[in-house]
Amino acid sequence: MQVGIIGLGKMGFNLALNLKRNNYQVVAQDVNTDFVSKIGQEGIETAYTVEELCQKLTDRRVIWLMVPAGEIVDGVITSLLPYLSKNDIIIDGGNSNYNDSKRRYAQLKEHGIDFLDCGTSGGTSGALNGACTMIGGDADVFDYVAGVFKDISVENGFLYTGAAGSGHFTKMVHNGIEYGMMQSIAEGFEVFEHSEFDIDFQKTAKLFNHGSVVRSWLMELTGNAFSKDARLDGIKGIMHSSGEGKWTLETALDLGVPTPVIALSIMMRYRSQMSDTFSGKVVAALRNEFGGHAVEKSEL
Ligand SMILES: NC(=O)c1ccc[n+]([C@@H]2O[C@H](COP(=O)([O-])OP(=O)(O)OC[C@H]3O[C@@H](n4cnc5c(N)ncnc54)[C@H](O)[C@@H]3O)[C@@H](O)[C@H]2O)c1
Ligand SMILES: O=C(O)[C@H](O)[C@@H](O)[C@H](O)[C@H](O)COP(=O)(O)O
Repeated sequence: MQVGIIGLGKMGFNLALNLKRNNYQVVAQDVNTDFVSKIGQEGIETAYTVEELCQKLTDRRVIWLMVPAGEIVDGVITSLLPYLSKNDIIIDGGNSNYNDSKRRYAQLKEHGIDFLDCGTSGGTSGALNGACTMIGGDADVFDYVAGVFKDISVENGFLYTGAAGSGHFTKMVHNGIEYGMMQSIAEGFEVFEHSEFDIDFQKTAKLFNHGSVVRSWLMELTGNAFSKDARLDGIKGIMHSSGEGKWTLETALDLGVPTPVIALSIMMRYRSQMSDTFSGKVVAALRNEFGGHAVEKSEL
């Protein structure tokens, strides 16, 4: 079976190799021509434009998008449309907002193009060696390409989640959970860091992965990070985010569902991007106003 893949960054490149290893005839395209040449060196058929990609794929085309979420996905879909035929299938494997996926499903339906939204988890190693995929869209379209999801995922690592949007919705909530779990692990190690004991972080993370309640891949990655840099002195504690945690919180608020841990995890990420806070200044000033409590002066 042929699979076209658009977007050969951290995820798409590895996914293309995964597909090739599973005997798919992959045709790969990216706006970054260096990535296209590089994937070509791996023995994968390349395309430098979406037109060329579509020409190299026979009907019923299956095209997997692995590009940054947002307007880029809409741009790629628009650019593909003139070269597609009825019942071709577009799979968006990126971290798109599920509301965008519902909209794209409906828009593509009008053109007779099938659309599946696929939440893809497992990071870059998952993309290469076996991912976890959660897929929304029409059941018959899913059935047509179910083998692809089965082959690129770990054993039992793919699920048809239902109506259009539900794949990305499931991935969004997964990432909300991810935020909370990571924040919790981080806070535990911060307590260790400030304690009277000389805790070996790497050994402790490794220990926690042997029989403890909190054993997990994230704990394994925690151990890996400490094995490279025992106290993470080489990096700053600035935490960026791509949007999925925020969308989880927004959705929970719309549904009236309390998600305090996920909410605070997001707040901590935003806070980490500030060296000082205006709210801190206001509270310090107020304590000084009502109680004469000392404030720390900043350099003007
Ligand atoms: N990195 C991860 O661990 C991870 C895991 C799961 C899902 N995702 C999601 O997968 C998607 C891709 O992530 P990534 O980490 O590979 O990003 P990336 O930035 O490494 O790669 C994106 C690629 O898309 C290409 N691209 C951008 N615009 C394009 C266009 N118009 N046409 C063709 N190619 C275009 C870029 O050149 C780049 O090579 C994102 O939605 C991301 O959120 C990432
Ligand atoms: O399941 C996964 O493989 C990850 O969740 C993956 O999707 C990615 O690493 C996130 O995009 C990071 O999200 P933030 O940038 O929001 O932390």
